[in-house]
Amino acid sequence: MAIARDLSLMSVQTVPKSSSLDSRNPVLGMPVFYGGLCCRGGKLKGNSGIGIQAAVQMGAEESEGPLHLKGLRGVLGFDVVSEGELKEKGCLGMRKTKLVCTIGPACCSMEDLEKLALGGMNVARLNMCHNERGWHRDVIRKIKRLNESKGFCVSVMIDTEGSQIHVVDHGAPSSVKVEGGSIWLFTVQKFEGSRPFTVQANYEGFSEGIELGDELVIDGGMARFEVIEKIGSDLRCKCTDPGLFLPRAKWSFWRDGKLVWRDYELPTLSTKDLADIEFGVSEGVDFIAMSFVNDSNSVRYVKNYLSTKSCKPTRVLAKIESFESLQNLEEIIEASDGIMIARGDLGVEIPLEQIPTVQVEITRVCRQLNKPVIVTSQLLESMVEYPTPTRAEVADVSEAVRQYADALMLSGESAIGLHGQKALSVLRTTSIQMETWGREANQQSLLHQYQVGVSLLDRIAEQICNCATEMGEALAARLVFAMTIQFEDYEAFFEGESMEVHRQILDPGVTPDWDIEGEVLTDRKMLLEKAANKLGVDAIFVYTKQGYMASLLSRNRPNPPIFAFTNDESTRMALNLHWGVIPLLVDLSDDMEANISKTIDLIKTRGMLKAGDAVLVVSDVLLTRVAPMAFQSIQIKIIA
Ligand SMILES: Nc1ncnc2c1ncn2[C@@H]1O[C@H](COP(=O)(O)OP(=O)(O)OP(=O)(O)O)[C@@H](O)[C@H]1O
Ligand SMILES: CC(=O)C(=O)O
Repeated sequence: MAIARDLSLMSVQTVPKSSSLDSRNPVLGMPVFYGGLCCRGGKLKGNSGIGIQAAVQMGAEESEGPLHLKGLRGVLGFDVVSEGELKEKGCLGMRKTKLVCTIGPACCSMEDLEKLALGGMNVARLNMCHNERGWHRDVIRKIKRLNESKGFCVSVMIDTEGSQIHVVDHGAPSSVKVEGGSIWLFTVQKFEGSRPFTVQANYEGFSEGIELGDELVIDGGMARFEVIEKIGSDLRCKCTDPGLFLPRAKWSFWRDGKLVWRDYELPTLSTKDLADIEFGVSEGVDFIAMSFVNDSNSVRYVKNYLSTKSCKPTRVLAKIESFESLQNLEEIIEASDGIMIARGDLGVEIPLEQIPTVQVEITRVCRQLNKPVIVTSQLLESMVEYPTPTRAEVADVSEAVRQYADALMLSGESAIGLHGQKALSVLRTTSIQMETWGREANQQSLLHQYQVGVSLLDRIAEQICNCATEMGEALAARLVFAMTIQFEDYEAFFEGESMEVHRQILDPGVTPDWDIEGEVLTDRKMLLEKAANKLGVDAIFVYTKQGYMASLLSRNRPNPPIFAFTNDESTRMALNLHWGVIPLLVDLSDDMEANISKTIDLIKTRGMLKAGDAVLVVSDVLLTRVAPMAFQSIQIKIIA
């Protein structure tokens, strides 16, 4: 056994106080509620500060007698990349920000996919706008084969095309230069190939409501035109700001500095999107990113649709890329399993200078509402061609990491770029650098009090996770001390009765003057050292079925990595997107102590934890055998 002894298991009831309304903590103008654990002045209060267990009886089913000890299979579903990173950098040095790569012609071979997986790709994105389903099937299967044969854990996301109305095509394979003063025809006529100064609009009604003098902006500012003539549904336009037309460029119309907003009443999901989603389900993808979500109804529709197609949950991510989606942001975030800030299309619909503040706001609300958020588009755009990023691009990536986005995504950089693997490595090293700085310079921003849980169980889980993180960061050392010197009354310890002892322990310049003997001495010394160095805990372990508890821990952005043990494959793959979570697939038994011992043993055996490391253990596994009980607890374990 790797566990020296159980340093916790003192129980305290975690009955949330009744929620209180606090209008000082608004989320996008909404009043917010928070409840409270018995916690005072930053210290856990109650009968103990060491461990918290909450057992909530769910119903009155017949007891089945003693818990059946199924035991774990002994196989730890650790992916090779996390394992390598952990061995190389240690717990605290592990990268927390997740990385998503768009797969395209430049990186779809088995070799390239393997290189991306080795480079830290957590999620592979396939944009259904491009290529045939056969191509996508081939890529998905390659990724699954790599996961199985080489021990990676790369999740797969498909991204729907959506009812995109704002696409124009000049017909040429690469970009076309637009000279100032040149006159162009934007037409609904269909023709093959390219015609000089002519672009095809992909939507017949594209010019409805447009007036002479309106401004036509390409790709958020790649070129600008003035509408000078309407010819039926076509528009003749004069270039006022020269630039470039990329293939499948996006356009928007502006009048008096404001977006000309038109309700095209197009469904968020086209028939093709639904067929693509069905295809994704049949191929067992983990995420579906929905393009052009405007409200929460379409997200709910897809979630219902998915539940009729498969019993395996597929997570639905809403892409925020339209003006309308910003108007309905909170309800969309609440309805979805995660968010993608699609800055590419968003930059077509809102002025570019608003993108940074919108990004800050979306990442903040996602964290409050406990939904993972991906920042995408043009993070390292210059690397599509060049082997090094610009300073500004690195600053943009760093800022997204500083804002605690769960994930960063490469688009063209990996899909069609010349330096995809290098771009991934830039994301990785920049993330680690910023995370390290944030930790060492103590720059972490605390989570604004906001309660997401509605049911009693969810609220307890949330409070446990908030407290666990607080313990991990600040109190762990003190709690470990309290346990080590075997205080009966921890409250008294914290309230001052033993503050002198406490001061002596914490002050590295003072030699503690109490009697310590024999074997216990080693143990105590080890713990004292840990506390004196103010290291806190080294890792957080969470045992979770659907990932909720793991996501709540991640939401607090703790310094130690969160090892999330689950026996559900879809939970494992979904947790891949959550900040700081290392999902592991294990066979969980009903005996939580057995789960804990076994997983600590396994991780220690593989050299990923060592004697003296402190692990904060959080669990929310539903016990069904004796009686349907939700067993939620926090404990601290010291590895022997
Ligand atoms: N499967 C693919 N096949 C060919 N080209 C691709 C593929 N996936 C992406 N690309 C190319 O890589 C670039 C970036 O891809 P990405 O999907 O992120 O952009 P996009 O098409 O603008 O996205 P969206 O349509 O969701 O706004 C695009 O220029 C696209 O042409
Ligand atoms: C990724 C994407 O769809 C965008 O940025 O528009």
